[in-house]
Amino acid sequence: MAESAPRRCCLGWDFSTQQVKVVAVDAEMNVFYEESVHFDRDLPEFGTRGGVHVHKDGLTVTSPVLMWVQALDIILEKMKASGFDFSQVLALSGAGQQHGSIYWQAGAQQALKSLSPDLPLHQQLQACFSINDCPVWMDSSTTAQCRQLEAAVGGAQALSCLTGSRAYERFTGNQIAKIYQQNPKAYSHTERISLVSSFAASLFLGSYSPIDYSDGSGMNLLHIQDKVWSQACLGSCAPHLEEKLGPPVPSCSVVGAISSFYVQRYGFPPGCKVVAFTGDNPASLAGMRLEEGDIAVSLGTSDTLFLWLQEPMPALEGHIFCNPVDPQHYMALLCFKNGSLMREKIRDEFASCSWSEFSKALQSTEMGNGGNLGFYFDVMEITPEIIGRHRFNTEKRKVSAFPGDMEVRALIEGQFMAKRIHAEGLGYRVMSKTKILATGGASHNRDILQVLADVFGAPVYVIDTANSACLGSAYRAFHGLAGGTDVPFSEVVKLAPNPRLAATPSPGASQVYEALLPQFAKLEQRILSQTRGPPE
Ligand SMILES: Nc1ncnc2c1ncn2[C@@H]1O[C@H](COP(=O)(O)OP(=O)(O)O)[C@@H](O)[C@H]1O
Ligand SMILES: O=C(CO)[C@@H](O)[C@H](O)COP(=O)(O)O
Repeated sequence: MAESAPRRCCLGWDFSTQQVKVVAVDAEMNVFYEESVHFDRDLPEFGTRGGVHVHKDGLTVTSPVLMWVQALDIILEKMKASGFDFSQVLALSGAGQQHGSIYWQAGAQQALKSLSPDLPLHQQLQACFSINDCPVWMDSSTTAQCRQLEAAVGGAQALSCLTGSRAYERFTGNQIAKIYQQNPKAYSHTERISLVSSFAASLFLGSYSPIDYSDGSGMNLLHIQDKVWSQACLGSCAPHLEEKLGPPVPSCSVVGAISSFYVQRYGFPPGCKVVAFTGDNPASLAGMRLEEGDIAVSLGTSDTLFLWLQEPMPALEGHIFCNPVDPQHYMALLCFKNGSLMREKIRDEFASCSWSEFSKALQSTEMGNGGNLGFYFDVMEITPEIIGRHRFNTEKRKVSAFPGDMEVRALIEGQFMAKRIHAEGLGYRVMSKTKILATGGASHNRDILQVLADVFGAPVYVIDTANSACLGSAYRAFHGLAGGTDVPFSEVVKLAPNPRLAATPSPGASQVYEALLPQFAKLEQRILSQTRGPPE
């Protein structure tokens, strides 16, 4: 894929759930290089499925830290083998799956600072971590710590007003609290705690990178308006936490120059700048150049929906993060855990393991599925907290199965109706000028995008790469290079190609879904009240 002619560029990285990816973007904002390493496929010795290990309790979910380090070694070697000209890289930035945490052992900073260019990173960093299996965003084992944190700050809404979210199991503060409570020795041996994003930045810097405001908002620890760690939250989670986290920084900060390891081993220029890494969803917001009024829908391992916000409106559902490209503003995010992996399961069960059969099922069934509705949550969902598969026929009676094609449509329509209902719960309204920007692996599928356009009654646009987090990271690297907060992000990326129209609502779609959406919302409430049991 690489081009031989030298091209000044920025690199954008993404350390996501299932893979590490990189894109190179030139000064005219064209993507001219893409590469990836897939954890399950390319690093089978770690035995992950979907990039993670689900533990016996069904709640604890971790990924091996050395798998991420080795993936970086492999992708850099692939780039080198393809003739990629590292000497042209002006700056780099990156993204990471949100909320995951990495525990650097005492002495690790020294190891990072003295990397030898003769050995790959994973051979040199083996002894650097006090926890080898890092909790990731799919973990839901910290309910007790969530309740403790909420109680410590005066309740769920108070925590949300402070940090942008009520306590969520996957949020890093609660994960750190669990590690401190269950493994105090490992906690006390930890000199630094990184997010996946700041961990990846640290690998490039050869020293600890700070956490940026935007990804830092996914920890239940950052005061999102004052942009400092909340002492009340830190104190409730674990001792000496402030020094282990280091001070947070604006997302567009240049955090240093690339480590000499990369200069000597790969030929990066010594002045290549590292711009703070951020969360994959904030990076996608940058990659899609989201504007106020647009909705972004990311269909990756998780499904997420996010919006640009002027003012934070913290609530009991959803999250408010600091905006990654404009420090005065915010973004709202909803996360749905049963995204691509759930779609893959239904594809394998009802569409012969083939995306083209899956598409045929969508094409051969009608909008609204004849009133047959489904909820598919093989793992405990985040939005809303429901587990299991729940199907309802036209009369809204519970049934145990649908015919195969109907099952596929019920899944996709259900996933998008839930997104619309919960986005409206945050105050969002679909308007005549609404644009939906879709990204993530499943945005390659035109038939899935058609259902998205129909359910929302709005056109769906895509950008040329489904890797919007990588693209946004490269754009953010240009932004940092140009001066960060002093320069509007939109000015830096004005040459970037515009999103392309991928689907428009079918005639009659709005009548079908205006009728179905309230029925779907009612069924969701019914399942919730049945699964939650009587109030205590
Ligand atoms: N044609 C397709 N139709 C639907 N889903 C697809 C298609 N191609 C890839 N995917 C989905 O994309 C997912 C990976 O998306 P991606 O955004 O790369 O994930 P992540 O960034 O979380 O690692 C896969 O798990 C797969 O289910
Ligand atoms: O938990 C969240 C957002 O709050 C997830 O969206 C993670 O950030 C994982 O991202 P993907 O790997 O699915 O893109």
